[in-house]
Amino acid sequence: MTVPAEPAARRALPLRAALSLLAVVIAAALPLVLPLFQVTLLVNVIIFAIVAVGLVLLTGILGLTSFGQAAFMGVGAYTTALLTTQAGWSPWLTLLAGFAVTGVIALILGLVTLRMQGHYLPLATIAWGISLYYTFGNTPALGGFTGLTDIPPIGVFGVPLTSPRHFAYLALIALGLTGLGAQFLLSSRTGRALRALRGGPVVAEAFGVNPFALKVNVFVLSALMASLAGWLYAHSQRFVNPTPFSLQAGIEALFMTVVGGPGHVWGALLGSGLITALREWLRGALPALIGAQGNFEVIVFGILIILTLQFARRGLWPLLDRALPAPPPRAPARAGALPVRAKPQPGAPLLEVERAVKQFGGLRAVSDVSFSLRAGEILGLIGPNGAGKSTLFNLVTGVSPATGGRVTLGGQDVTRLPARQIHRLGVARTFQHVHLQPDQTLLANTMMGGYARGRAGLLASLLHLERAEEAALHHEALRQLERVGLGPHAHTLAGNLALGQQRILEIARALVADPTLLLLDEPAAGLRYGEKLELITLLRRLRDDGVTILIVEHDMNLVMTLVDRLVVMNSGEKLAEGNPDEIRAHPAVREAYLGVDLEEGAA
Ligand SMILES: Nc1ncnc2c1ncn2[C@@H]1O[C@H](COP(=O)(O)OP(=O)(O)OP(=O)(O)O)[C@@H](O)[C@H]1O
Repeated sequence: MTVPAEPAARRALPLRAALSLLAVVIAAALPLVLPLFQVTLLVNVIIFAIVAVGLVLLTGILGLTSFGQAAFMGVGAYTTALLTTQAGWSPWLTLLAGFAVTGVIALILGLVTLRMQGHYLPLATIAWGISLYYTFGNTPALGGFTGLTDIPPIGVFGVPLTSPRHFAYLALIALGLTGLGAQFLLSSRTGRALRALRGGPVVAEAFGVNPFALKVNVFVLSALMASLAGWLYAHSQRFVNPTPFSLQAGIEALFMTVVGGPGHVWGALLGSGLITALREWLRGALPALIGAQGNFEVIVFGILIILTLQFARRGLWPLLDRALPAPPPRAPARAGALPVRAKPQPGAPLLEVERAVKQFGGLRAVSDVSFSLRAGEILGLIGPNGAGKSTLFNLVTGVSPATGGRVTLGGQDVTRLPARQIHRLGVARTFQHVHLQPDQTLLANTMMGGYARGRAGLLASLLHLERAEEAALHHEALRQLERVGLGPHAHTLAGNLALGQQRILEIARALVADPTLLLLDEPAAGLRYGEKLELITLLRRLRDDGVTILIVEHDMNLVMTLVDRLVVMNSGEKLAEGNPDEIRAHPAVREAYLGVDLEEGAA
């Protein structure tokens, strides 16, 4: 198969490592060399960068827009302010208390709002952002709109961090840990699931992800990051009032993320630094230029938001990142093998569809269709456009539940099971319309298929404790890429592949799940003649390895050459069933396929 060559990346590692090291050295030197006022600004940049890292996960990767992160910052800030000033708690203890309070509030808000679709979710975040702001301002115990003062400094080994120069190091460590955790998370199985989920729940769920649970987890995690930022803010300012936690601050935090590059952890730092510096400069420069006092910088920010959304939707970080050589591929670490699923005996009943019905309003897309599939078979599902093939696929895979009838898999009734549970029983699929991450490598896309074979949760991913599991998945993904003929291009971006090859990549992704039953939706669309022959060879080899295949395909030559049996659908109903010779000779099928050559095979 022809795929664009991978960029050479030999020099990339030393250069990228050197630049990262330089960034760390500069960050460590800044609190010592900058004037005190600018060190205070630097602390603010770091604090908002922590909030922005949370937004990278929530908005940049997962695609959930939140205007309310500053309110979570306020929860962390007020919790520590209240408990340190009124109850004499240690700030270290109140950090944990802030996490607990923020976690509970975020969990409740997440459970209520994250089921909302489209623009309703951002509107909901505005609503609770405003509510929390007024809760801070209208609660006498929190000092109303005046706030709470005399917050004690944080002590490290008994030394109080009263100087901004010292405090900056604590903030830098907090940012470093948050950023590192987020990077680990993004390159883990959870990160891959987040990216898949951004494209809609169907793909993510087809590989075993629970979309709602994952969304809630990441929502809470990003709120905890904001809470950490609020804790730092309270102890750097030594007083709190509602203003820095308002809706406007929430919008600014989102703006920092968007400007910096919403899909990149480094973008959070870049955006926070740029916006904070710009705000300070404009606050001084604009009144002098205009000759009147006012918050003119807010107007400039509004214009900048529009320009960024218009001309640099992916933010500024990708522009810098692109100027550097691409990072070199990671060599897979030594790893043990993943557990392999026991395959049913060839010939044993595997899939049983009994009188399946799917009704869309007045349309009966699938009407009383029954067929069975035995282990080790390749069954073709064919029919003219609109016959109901994809709908039937969706019933079998749990994407949309049947209106009537029964589907059993290995004797187990799966008619009402969600897609993620059916997948865990050994069903993997490809899609009629390719669903891949074009900006991720073939390897990363393929590893997504092994989501259900991994165990590492959000915390293990954050702390990078899933190395052994990742290494095993890495090896397995490479093995499956080799198996489908894409091995040499494992580190190419999926978006660089031709559409036909992207379909083959989807097969590799499905194979990483170690399926018993593989469902292929038009896998040959877009392939050239030679590639179709390779596909036939591949699918036969898979069958010989114990994988049972159900294939929807419009290429009659390929289907007739490949399959053991066929089910033909027309207008939602089963028209015929039999081996290729029987189907070719079937009068009703010949009529439905008027004009199509059913006589010849591809090989
Ligand atoms: N979500 C839906 N809501 C309403 N109607 C639907 C929905 N999904 C499919 N249909 C309708 O059900 C019928 C069967 O569609 P389906 O996509 O299953 O056919 P198909 O055999 O896969 O066709 P093709 O080969 O063109 O992909 C069509 O009339 C289609 O418009």
